[in-house]
Order: sequence, then C-alpha cells, then structure tokens
Amino acid sequence: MSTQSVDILLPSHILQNLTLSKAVLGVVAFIVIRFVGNAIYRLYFHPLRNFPGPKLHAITQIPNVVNIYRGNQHNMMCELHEKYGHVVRISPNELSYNDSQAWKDVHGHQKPGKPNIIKHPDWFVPAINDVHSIISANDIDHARTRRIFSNAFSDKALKLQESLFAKYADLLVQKMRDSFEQDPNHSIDMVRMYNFTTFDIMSDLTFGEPLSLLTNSDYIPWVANIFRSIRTGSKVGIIRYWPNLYAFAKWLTGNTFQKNRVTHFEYSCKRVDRRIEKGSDQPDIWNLVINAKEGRGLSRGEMYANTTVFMIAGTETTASLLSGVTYLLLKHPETLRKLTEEIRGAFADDSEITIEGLQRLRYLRACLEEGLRMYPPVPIGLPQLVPPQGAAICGDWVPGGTTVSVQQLAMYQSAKNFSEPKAFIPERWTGDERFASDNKFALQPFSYGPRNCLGKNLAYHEMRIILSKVLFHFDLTLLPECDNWTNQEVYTLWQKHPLKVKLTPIRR
Ligand code: HEM
Repeated sequence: MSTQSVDILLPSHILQNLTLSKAVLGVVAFIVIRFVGNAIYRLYFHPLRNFPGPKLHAITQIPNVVNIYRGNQHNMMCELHEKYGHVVRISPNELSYNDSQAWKDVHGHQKPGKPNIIKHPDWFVPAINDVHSIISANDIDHARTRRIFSNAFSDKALKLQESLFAKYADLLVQKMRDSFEQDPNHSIDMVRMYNFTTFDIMSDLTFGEPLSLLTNSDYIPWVANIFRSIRTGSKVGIIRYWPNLYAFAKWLTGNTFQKNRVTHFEYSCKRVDRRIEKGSDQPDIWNLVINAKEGRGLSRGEMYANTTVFMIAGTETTASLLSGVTYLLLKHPETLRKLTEEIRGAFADDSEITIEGLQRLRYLRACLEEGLRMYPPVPIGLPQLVPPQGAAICGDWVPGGTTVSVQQLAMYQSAKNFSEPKAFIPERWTGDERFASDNKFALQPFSYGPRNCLGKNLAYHEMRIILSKVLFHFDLTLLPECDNWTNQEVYTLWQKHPLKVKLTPIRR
C-alpha cells in the first residue's frame, strides 16, 4: 500500500476533508438511522410490543413528555385509557393502568419471597442532605420509619390534636368574617384561605409554631417557593426520560433549581432545630415521636428529611380537596343545600363541632368521597419500577425494568368503574341503587398498601372540620369567572386557579 493511500485512511486526513455540511449530514443520518432502528425494535421486538397504545408512544417518550411538560398528563391519560383500555403503553418502556386490580398488583403487599415492585428510584430521590425520607426510603428503611411516625398519626394522636385543628378552623372563619365586614361585596379566594389554614396547621404540628399565614392573610416566600418548586420539579423532571442527559442537565440547571431546594430545606431544618431546642408540651409530631420508644431511633437528618415531606404532603393535598369540593358543591346547589342542612341541623352551636360529631355526618362523608373521586389531589400515577424478575399485573406478565403507574383521575373518570363517571353525585356513596354496580374499591386517593398515605385520618378530620365550619357559618356564591375552575394544569398536583366566592355570614 502506498503512503498516500494510508494517509487517506488516517483520521486527520478525514477531518481535513470533512466540510461542515457533510458533518451535519452525517450526524443527521446517524440520528435518523438510530431513530428508525429504535422504532422498529420498539414496535416489533420490544418485550412490551403486545401492550396496546398509540404507535408514536411506543416508539418514543416524546408525546408523553410533552404532555407532562405542558401540565396535560392527566387529560392525556384519561383519553388514552378511554381509547385503549385498562393498560396503555404510554412510552417505550412504560405502562399505565386504570384497572382497580392494579392497586393490589402494583401497590399492595407482595407475596412472601417475591420481590416487590418498588418506587422508581429516578423519581423518589433522597432529600438535600442525602437522607431518604419516608416517601423515598427503600422498603426496609420505610417500614422502620413508618413504625416510628405512626404514633404521631394514630387515632389517639388525632384526639390530642383536636383543639389545634379547631383553633385554625376558627381563625379561618374569623378571617372570612373580617373580610366580609370590611367590604360585604368583596370576593374572597378560597384556595388561598384553605392553603393558609392547612399550612398553619401543618407548621404547628411539625415546627411547634404556625407560619401565621391566616393572621397575616398572605403567603410567606417559603410557601410561595414550595408551589413554584412543585411545578418546576415536575417540568425539570422530564429529563429522567433520557438517563444519559440526566447528569448533564443536573449540572446545567443545578445551580438555580438546586439553590431553591437548599433554601427551602435550610429553612425547615432551622425550624426543626428551634422546636427541638425550645421543647414543647403540645401533642405535635416530635413530642409524639420522640416520647415513643421507637422514636429514639430517628436521627436529626431523618427529622429534617421528613419535615419537608410533611410540609408538602400534608398541606397542598388537603387544601386541593377542600377547594375542589367547595367548587363542586357551589356548582351543584341541591347537593350543597343537602349538605348545609345536615351540618346546620347536627350542631346548634360551633362548639359542638367535634371529631365524634363530624364522624356521624353521612352526607358530609359522601361529599368528600365524591370530591376525592372528581378532583383527586394526586390526579396522576406515581412511577413504580418492576423488579428484574418481572411481575404479574392485571393478568399480564410485565418484564423487569418496566416503569408502571396507576392513574387516579383516569381510574375515577372511567365508566368501567363508575356509572355517570363525570357527574358529581355524592349519593353513590350513600347506598343509592343507581350506583350499586360502582367499583368502590377503585377509589384510592390516598394510595394503597404498605406505602399508602400515613396522614389519611388526619386529612379526613382536617377536611371535615374546615368544610363544616365554613358551611356552618357562611352561605357561599361562586363568581362567574370561576365557572370552569377545574380546567387546570397538573404538575404532579393541581395548579389551582383562584376560587373566588362571595360570602353571606349566617347570623345566629
Ligand atoms: C386529601 C389529602 C391527602 C391525600 C389525597 C394524600 C395522598 C397521598 C398519596 C397518594 C400518598 C402516596 C404517595 C406515594 O406513593 O409516594 C401519600 C403518602 C403520604 N402522605 Fe398523604 N395525602 C393527603 C394528606 C396528607 C396529610 C394531611 C399528611 C400529614 C402529614 C400526609 C402525609 C403523608 C405521608 C407521610 C406519606 C408517605 C407515607 C409512606 O410512604 O409510608 N398526607 N399521601
């Protein structure tokens, strides 16, 4: 071989002769060939090839990701399940379910000796201090943490905390009354009012002091930052669909996004430290945890990590349901009338509104259940990962490494589970024959199994007392501009618009 022909094959020679346009063309050709190759594999050879769903979703994660980014994932899931049935391949490696059996198969207690479907480690990451909270911990640490915290969320604890809930519900009523007295024609945003109340309650329970949002009738930057970071976290999170880009993007966006997370975290840590140093004789979370035998096994790092969880999981969710059910009641005057009659008929005076008294209100319970069905605070499905051995879900074998999720809104809005699924009819929960065939088990707004919501009892009591006190003291009228209030984006949680109402206080 001549020296010249050897030169031609050298990388330096190739580079010299490569024009920019040729290079671009080469890259484009590589991308197209790779895309087509992947598409053929994903459509005809991939282990999920036989699951139903749109071809484009089977080929690429882009349509799913675009919907997540636009806050439209909940609507997309409803449409896809309507069209394709109880299981849909929503991305090349991802299945979505709206069959109630999926609660058991994906989130339920797994059979002994069989590896569990786990929370997806790309989505459930440790806190800023690199310590896992109850939400993200592996199954073994989770069981230990859950045992420790269960003292603070037991029925006994709830009874001890009763006066605290009443205090903030009364303050809410007082603030609403003040607003009316200042200007009877002025409207009030119930989303803000419910947020103020649930954040004040949760702050008292976790920091031993309120955030005074109700008192000051305004958010503090820390709370405003929580709302922003839920939205940003969801948008930025789409990068998880491209694992190779994930680390790079983390580095690229890390500074601003990470700075917000650190500020938020440090604020919580300082408040926990202050609470521990000054002590408390109140039945807040830390007294109930630390005074229990198991509670001594909790490190300060774990206290920090879990505080952040409580301040998000225990506030936005409850405020969402309260806002949603208030809206639905105002859109259904006959239902509102029945509920108001039940509440005002059961209690002659505000002081009679207690845990026991509220538990007896059947129609109130039905309205909350129907509110949770129509406007579930966590409307989408949270990603879980099938173990390498695979798993049986809804009668199909799903290969290891598949991401699976159980979609709440799509489950509750499906005619397969509920008759007249899009109508707000609390009577379906009070034994009305028209709804005898409803699949009531499908409604699991607090999730299902060993990792379901720890704050469920607390949430029910909080929602009952707040809604009852509001309806006991006021007649509400929805402003026309909020007529389509539920038309909202979802970034893991609902991005709630203001819910403007006019108040008429009830004189007694
Ligand atoms: C209507 C109100 C609420 C709804 C719909 C709700 C819903 C949920 C859901 C769906 C989960 C499962 C999350 C997952 O799988 O990662 C969960 C977990 C959790 N929630 Fe709630 N929640 C509500 C209120 C509360 C309240 C008031 C608290 C009090 C702090 C709370 C504390 C928790 C905790 C600690 C977990 C993690 C439990 C565990 O992993 O063992 N939640 N919640």
